[in-house]
Amino acid sequence: MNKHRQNPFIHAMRGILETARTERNFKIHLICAVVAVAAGSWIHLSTSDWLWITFCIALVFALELLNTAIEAVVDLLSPASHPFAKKAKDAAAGAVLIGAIFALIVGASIFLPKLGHFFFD
Ligand SMILES: Nc1ncnc2c1ncn2[C@@H]1O[C@H](COP(=O)(O)OP(=O)(O)OP(=O)(O)O)[C@@H](O)[C@H]1O
Repeated sequence: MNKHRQNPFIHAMRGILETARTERNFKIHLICAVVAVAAGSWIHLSTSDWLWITFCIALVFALELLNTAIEAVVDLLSPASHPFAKKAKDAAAGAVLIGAIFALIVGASIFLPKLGHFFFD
Protein backbone atom coordinates (compact mmCIF):
# COMPACT_ATOMS: atom_id res chain seq x y z
CA MET A 1 0.00 0.00 0.00
CA ASN A 2 2.81 2.36 1.01
CA LYS A 3 4.54 1.62 -2.27
CA HIS A 4 1.58 3.11 -4.19
CA ARG A 5 1.93 6.40 -2.26
CA GLN A 6 5.53 6.84 -3.38
CA ASN A 7 6.73 8.46 -6.56
CA PRO A 8 3.48 9.82 -8.02
CA PHE A 9 5.54 11.31 -10.84
CA ILE A 10 6.84 7.85 -11.80
CA HIS A 11 3.28 6.45 -11.84
CA ALA A 12 2.16 9.36 -14.01
CA MET A 13 5.10 8.90 -16.42
CA ARG A 14 4.31 5.16 -16.61
CA GLY A 15 0.72 6.02 -17.50
CA ILE A 16 1.84 8.34 -20.28
CA LEU A 17 4.43 5.91 -21.68
CA GLU A 18 2.08 2.93 -21.51
CA THR A 19 -0.65 4.90 -23.31
CA ALA A 20 1.88 6.05 -25.93
CA ARG A 21 2.99 2.42 -26.42
CA THR A 22 -0.48 0.87 -26.72
CA GLU A 23 -2.86 3.52 -28.12
CA ARG A 24 -2.74 4.14 -31.86
CA ASN A 25 -4.50 7.53 -31.57
CA PHE A 26 -1.96 8.73 -28.99
CA LYS A 27 0.83 7.87 -31.46
CA ILE A 28 -0.95 9.85 -34.19
CA HIS A 29 -1.29 12.87 -31.83
CA LEU A 30 2.38 12.51 -30.91
CA ILE A 31 3.41 12.63 -34.58
CA CYS A 32 1.17 15.71 -35.12
CA ALA A 33 2.76 17.40 -32.07
CA VAL A 34 6.30 16.71 -33.34
CA VAL A 35 5.38 18.06 -36.80
CA ALA A 36 3.79 21.20 -35.25
CA VAL A 37 6.84 21.87 -33.03
CA ALA A 38 9.26 21.30 -35.94
CA ALA A 39 7.23 23.58 -38.24
CA GLY A 40 6.91 26.19 -35.47
CA SER A 41 10.68 26.22 -34.93
CA TRP A 42 11.27 26.47 -38.67
CA ILE A 43 9.01 29.50 -39.14
CA HIS A 44 9.93 31.13 -35.80
CA LEU A 45 6.52 31.43 -34.15
CA SER A 46 5.84 34.27 -31.72
CA THR A 47 5.55 33.57 -27.97
CA SER A 48 1.75 33.80 -28.05
CA ASP A 49 1.59 31.40 -31.03
CA TRP A 50 3.80 28.94 -29.09
CA LEU A 51 1.49 29.23 -26.09
CA TRP A 52 -1.52 28.33 -28.25
CA ILE A 53 0.33 25.40 -29.86
CA THR A 54 1.59 23.99 -26.55
CA PHE A 55 -1.87 24.48 -25.00
CA CYS A 56 -3.42 22.45 -27.84
CA ILE A 57 -0.79 19.71 -27.60
CA ALA A 58 -1.27 19.43 -23.82
CA LEU A 59 -5.08 19.51 -24.17
CA VAL A 60 -5.21 16.71 -26.75
CA PHE A 61 -2.70 14.52 -24.86
CA ALA A 62 -4.58 15.04 -21.58
CA LEU A 63 -7.94 14.19 -23.21
CA GLU A 64 -6.45 11.10 -24.87
CA LEU A 65 -5.07 9.92 -21.51
CA LEU A 66 -8.46 10.46 -19.84
CA ASN A 67 -10.15 8.61 -22.71
CA THR A 68 -7.76 5.69 -22.22
CA ALA A 69 -8.43 5.69 -18.47
CA ILE A 70 -12.21 5.69 -19.03
CA GLU A 71 -11.93 2.88 -21.59
CA ALA A 72 -9.89 0.78 -19.15
CA VAL A 73 -12.36 1.31 -16.29
CA VAL A 74 -15.34 0.55 -18.55
CA ASP A 75 -13.66 -2.64 -19.83
CA LEU A 76 -12.97 -3.64 -16.22
CA LEU A 77 -16.50 -2.99 -14.97
CA SER A 78 -18.45 -3.95 -18.07
CA PRO A 79 -16.64 -6.48 -20.27
CA ALA A 80 -20.02 -7.44 -21.73
CA SER A 81 -21.93 -5.04 -23.96
CA HIS A 82 -24.00 -2.51 -22.01
CA PRO A 83 -25.69 0.76 -23.07
CA PHE A 84 -24.00 2.70 -20.19
CA ALA A 85 -20.59 1.33 -21.23
CA LYS A 86 -21.31 2.48 -24.78
CA LYS A 87 -22.44 5.91 -23.52
CA ALA A 88 -19.27 6.35 -21.40
CA LYS A 89 -16.89 5.29 -24.18
CA ASP A 90 -18.67 7.31 -26.86
CA ALA A 91 -18.70 10.44 -24.66
CA ALA A 92 -14.98 10.03 -23.83
CA ALA A 93 -14.17 9.59 -27.52
CA GLY A 94 -16.30 12.67 -28.26
CA ALA A 95 -14.22 14.73 -25.81
CA VAL A 96 -11.04 13.75 -27.66
CA LEU A 97 -12.65 14.59 -30.99
CA ILE A 98 -13.66 18.08 -29.81
CA GLY A 99 -10.13 18.71 -28.48
CA ALA A 100 -8.57 17.49 -31.73
CA ILE A 101 -10.89 19.68 -33.87
CA PHE A 102 -10.05 22.70 -31.68
CA ALA A 103 -6.31 21.95 -32.07
CA LEU A 104 -6.76 21.62 -35.84
CA ILE A 105 -8.52 25.01 -36.05
CA VAL A 106 -5.82 26.70 -33.92
CA GLY A 107 -3.02 25.03 -35.91
CA ALA A 108 -4.56 25.98 -39.25
CA SER A 109 -5.14 29.60 -38.22
CA ILE A 110 -1.52 29.92 -37.02
CA PHE A 111 0.32 27.97 -39.72
CA LEU A 112 -1.68 28.51 -42.93
CA PRO A 113 -1.20 32.33 -43.17
CA LYS A 114 2.52 31.99 -42.33
CA LEU A 115 3.06 29.20 -44.87
CA GLY A 116 1.10 31.25 -47.42
CA HIS A 117 3.50 34.20 -46.92
CA PHE A 118 6.49 31.84 -47.06
CA PHE A 119 5.54 30.22 -50.38
CA PHE A 120 3.77 33.06 -52.22
CA ASP A 121 5.46 36.32 -51.09
N1 LIG B 1 -18.84 -2.83 -23.18
C1 LIG B 1 -19.36 -2.15 -24.22
N2 LIG B 1 -20.71 -2.04 -24.31
C2 LIG B 1 -21.28 -1.37 -25.33
N3 LIG B 1 -20.61 -0.76 -26.33
C3 LIG B 1 -19.26 -0.82 -26.29
C4 LIG B 1 -18.56 -1.51 -25.25
N4 LIG B 1 -17.23 -1.42 -25.48
C5 LIG B 1 -17.11 -0.68 -26.60
N5 LIG B 1 -18.31 -0.32 -27.09
C6 LIG B 1 -18.57 0.48 -28.30
O1 LIG B 1 -17.52 0.31 -29.22
C7 LIG B 1 -16.83 1.54 -29.45
C8 LIG B 1 -15.34 1.26 -29.57
O2 LIG B 1 -14.88 0.77 -28.34
P1 LIG B 1 -13.36 0.41 -28.09
O3 LIG B 1 -13.24 -0.17 -26.73
O4 LIG B 1 -12.83 -0.42 -29.21
O5 LIG B 1 -12.69 1.81 -28.07
P2 LIG B 1 -12.09 2.65 -29.27
O6 LIG B 1 -13.00 3.84 -29.45
O7 LIG B 1 -11.85 1.77 -30.45
O8 LIG B 1 -10.78 3.16 -28.64
P3 LIG B 1 -9.30 2.74 -28.95
O9 LIG B 1 -9.16 2.62 -30.46
O10 LIG B 1 -8.53 3.88 -28.39
O11 LIG B 1 -9.11 1.44 -28.23
C9 LIG B 1 -17.19 2.43 -28.25
O12 LIG B 1 -17.09 3.80 -28.56
C10 LIG B 1 -18.61 1.97 -27.97
O13 LIG B 1 -19.53 2.61 -28.86
